Amino acid sequence: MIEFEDVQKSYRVEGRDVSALRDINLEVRAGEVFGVIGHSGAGKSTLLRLINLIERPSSGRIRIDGEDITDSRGGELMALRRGIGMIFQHFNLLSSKTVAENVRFPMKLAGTYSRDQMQHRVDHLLDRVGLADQANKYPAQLSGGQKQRVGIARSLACEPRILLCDEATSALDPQTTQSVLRLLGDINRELGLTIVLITHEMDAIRTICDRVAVLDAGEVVEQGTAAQVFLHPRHQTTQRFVFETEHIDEDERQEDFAHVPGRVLRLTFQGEATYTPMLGDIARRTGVDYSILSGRIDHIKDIPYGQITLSLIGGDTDSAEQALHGADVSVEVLRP
Ligand SMILES: Nc1ncnc2c1ncn2[C@@H]1O[C@H](COP(=O)(O)OP(=O)(O)OP(=O)(O)O)[C@@H](O)[C@H]1O
Repeated sequence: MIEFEDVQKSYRVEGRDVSALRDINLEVRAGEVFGVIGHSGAGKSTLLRLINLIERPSSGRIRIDGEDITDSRGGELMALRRGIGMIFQHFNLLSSKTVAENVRFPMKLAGTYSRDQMQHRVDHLLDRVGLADQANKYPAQLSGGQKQRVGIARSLACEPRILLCDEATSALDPQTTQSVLRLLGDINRELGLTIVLITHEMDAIRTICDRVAVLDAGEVVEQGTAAQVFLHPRHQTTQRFVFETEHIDEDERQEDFAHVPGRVLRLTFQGEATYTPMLGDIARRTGVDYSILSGRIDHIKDIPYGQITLSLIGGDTDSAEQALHGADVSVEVLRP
């Protein structure tokens, strides 16, 4: 588990203190994929770099598995960093070394692996990320997705317990992003590795994160399970991220509703409820008519969800709304 307790971080810029993070209290549970989302400058990279102490907090404490690491130095700091892998937006591979040499490199630096062990791990890791046949190529000969797979293999070389992902898919196209995220999700499950991922893309959060924190101007403005935060965003910043990824234009939507009669509701179904046919039944029982204004069924990590916006017209709309509440559906009234 990674804990941030009352962490503040400011940088000294031209004789002035510039605050990058304020009052950060977070808990990343062992074995989960934890996402941190925020706009540029929100403090995501700073937060990530505090975990392996590339940056040190100005105040507050950071603990890993109960051990206070805040003041670690020397050999202790080196051991801490060996237990934490990292992957980067621009991959940070050594261009003069082959794929295999890149993956071997951290083990050579650690000095705790024999030649045979290193070779065995390089083969195993390249096989795991699907690049067994690329071992002797140079980074320049690979696609972006392949480079990030090398980055992932390298980050796992010294058997870390934590993996930090710094905008790891931001330089990749959507399809490659999904395959790299799936690989990270599989590795998280197989190795029980704790993953902390920073991103400005809600889709990355939706695809693999268990829980998420939203950073805005150096503060955590919202946190919870990925499903809670994605389906019921409370803070304006979170809502903007969700609307962006769903391609929803709030003004346009309000205008659309203006042309529709009746009570406008947004229903959110999760898990089993997603596939339960209930709308027709409730409409029949309460005599309401409904028209669907928009809808989608998708997944947040492995959990199916459905979200539809509909208008209820005529009949007993109060009873229909109540019946929906009672049917394990979250109901938001967009227009009474
Ligand atoms: N080394 C540094 N020296 C001075 N100021 C810094 C330094 N690193 C970050 N900052 C400042 O701290 C704030 C947070 O930056 P940070 O890079 O952590 O945000 P971010 O959310 O990761 O943004 P981006 O997505 O653009 O990388 C910004 O105001 C930034 O200018």
